[in-house]
Amino acid sequence: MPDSFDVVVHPARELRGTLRAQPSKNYTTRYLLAAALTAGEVRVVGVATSEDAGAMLRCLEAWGAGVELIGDDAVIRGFGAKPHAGVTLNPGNAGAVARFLMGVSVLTTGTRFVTDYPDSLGKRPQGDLLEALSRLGAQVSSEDGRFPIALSGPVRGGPLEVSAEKSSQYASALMFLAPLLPAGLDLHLTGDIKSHAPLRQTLDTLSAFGIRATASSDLARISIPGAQTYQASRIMVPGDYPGSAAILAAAAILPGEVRLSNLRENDLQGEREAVNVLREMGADIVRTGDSLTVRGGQPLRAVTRDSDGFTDAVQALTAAAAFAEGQTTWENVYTLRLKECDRISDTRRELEKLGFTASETNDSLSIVGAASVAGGVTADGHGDHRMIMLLTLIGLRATSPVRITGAHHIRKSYPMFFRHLEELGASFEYVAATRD
Ligand SMILES: O=C(O)C1=C[C@@H](OP(=O)(O)O)[C@@H](O)[C@H](O)C1
Ligand SMILES: C=C(OP(=O)(O)O)C(=O)O
Repeated sequence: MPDSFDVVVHPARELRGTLRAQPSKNYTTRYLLAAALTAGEVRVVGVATSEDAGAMLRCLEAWGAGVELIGDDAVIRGFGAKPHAGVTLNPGNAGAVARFLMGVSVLTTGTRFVTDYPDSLGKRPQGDLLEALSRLGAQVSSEDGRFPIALSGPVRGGPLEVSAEKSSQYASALMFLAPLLPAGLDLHLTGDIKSHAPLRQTLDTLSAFGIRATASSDLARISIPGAQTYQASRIMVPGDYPGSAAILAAAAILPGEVRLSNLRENDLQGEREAVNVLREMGADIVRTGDSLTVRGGQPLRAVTRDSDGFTDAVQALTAAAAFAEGQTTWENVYTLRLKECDRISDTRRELEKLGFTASETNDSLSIVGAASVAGGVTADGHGDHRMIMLLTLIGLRATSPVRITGAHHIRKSYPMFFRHLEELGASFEYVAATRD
């Protein structure tokens, strides 16, 4: 595959075969960071190979961590509470990576953050996290709450409010920082807390690294004592539900049979709910242990769901909704506007371009399903991996091929996406990119 490419998606008659789900994006970023915050050596088993994982590894190395890739594992030699000062970090287009590192950066007496994605990560809001760090006593400079950003500690910790209305990643960032501060953090998450699931994944990660923390059931209060040490020797990354949601949705909208392994049932990833949403739509999905088998091509019906619990699967599920009978609405998804693109307005526009009836409100996205779609158009991937997944799935069910611009951005979270679909029988052409 060329470095940058558009993809031409050919209609598929069926999808058939067995795949192993790729390693989780959200657990890879968390485990790599926590490993670097130990004062020892941690083997993170089966790490993601996505650009976001690469961005985390690059930044941790620049801060002084030892990074050795052995087969599918990363062996990290940590810097404990002492990342190097005076380093410039470039987290690429990785929101969670950027925010987690910003939180931890106040352990240093100066870290700069730049991004080579000024039109994507560069536009995403960081102000709520920067304000919280500033109230904690950190020196902060930014371009109106956006990149480039400079942060400097030291800080002591104590009680701290942080808004969790636009992203859970701000609170997660402070949770990674807290145990290494002399006074820890008593966090009060303010506003209508969004994305509870990733917050629980952060608590889960802290616990796996021996960190004590207590949280109220609604997660509004999270208390993490200071002067603790991160500790672990070996930790295994589970399978990825957000990316797998796209494979499950693809398998549901086409005839055939697809089995996807490495998806544990009791997992904290909110996008696990995609399985239930697809079932509610009428998909035939059977679980056996860590494997899910989809018998595709069943008639699907529309649903209306509060989708804040599984935002990273909304694009994939929109592909299923596109072929379901009736109007599907994803409610309570304002935060989708603050991702790699505006996943409400930009998605609505691409769906309309493809011939669907779609609509939006400030915090919801609706689509009316169709029995068939003509294709034969070029759709804009918006530099967004999850938009590319959605458009690909629609292309597989279209009558004529669909071209997706800038399809290489799939590598942000799911570098093997097209290969995996090819293994199931799909056919793609990779052509010179018409956008960055
Ligand atoms: O903590 C994390 O790893 C993530 C949290 C979520 O973001 P928000 O909390 O900004 O919705 C999610 O969409 C993102 O892909 C990863
Ligand atoms: C929004 C996403 O990631 P991030 O916020 O980490 O950039 C995503 O994976 O869909």
